[in-house]
Amino acid sequence: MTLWDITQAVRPGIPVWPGDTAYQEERVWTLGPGCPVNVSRLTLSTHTGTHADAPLHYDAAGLPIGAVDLVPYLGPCRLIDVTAGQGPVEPEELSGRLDDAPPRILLRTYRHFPHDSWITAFRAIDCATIERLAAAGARLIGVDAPSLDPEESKDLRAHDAVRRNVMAILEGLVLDAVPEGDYELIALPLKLAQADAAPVRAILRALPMATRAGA
Ligand SMILES: Nc1ccccc1C(=O)C[C@H](N)C(=O)O
Ligand SMILES: [Zn+2]
Ligand SMILES: [Zn+2]
Repeated sequence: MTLWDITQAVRPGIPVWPGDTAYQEERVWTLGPGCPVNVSRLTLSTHTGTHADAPLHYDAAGLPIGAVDLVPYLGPCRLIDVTAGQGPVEPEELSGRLDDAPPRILLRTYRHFPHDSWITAFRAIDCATIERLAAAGARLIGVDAPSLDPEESKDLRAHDAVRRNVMAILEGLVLDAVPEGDYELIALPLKLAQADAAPVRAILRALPMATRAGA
């Protein structure tokens, strides 16, 4: 069974949102003559690397990530390549590509994921595209970009469309190596009880034959 690991490696130096917390590992206990273990302390933003936003991130009354329904993060999905476009991803770029789509849509905007650099001008998702996906039954949208909205956005229109349509969000996915098509998505957020987002280990695998047409 082929697995595609679509998760960024979380390591010191991983690019983070401008001004956000840099990822840090500190060794608190070190394995040696007087100590049987290595134990570290992590310091990181909840939006580090490949992660799931909680509704709390963009809605003061929204659920924290530890309380969200897990169903959107596990099951059939469709990976769609939109690298041919420029600027915010528009609904027209999905024309003819949502027929019988599963309820999870992953959009690839990078030909080569920028593992070691911060790209300010990443491709955001137009809120009309969120509405189009919701109308097609999508319960989750996943992107390789670090946000659904542009870096300088203050009104977060794409996140607000997600909020209104009660969808789940994955950001920072690494989709370069995966051919377009339908897969099983497994990307469960850490159960951080009060947090606004959480890292995920996101993978794709071939759909079992029986569910090729299912949702
Ligand atoms: N760390 C931040 C600090 C301020 C504003 C945005 C961010 C983000 O990380 C964007 C986030 N990933 C998002 O869900 O859009
Ligand atoms: Zn985020
Ligand atoms: Zn977001």
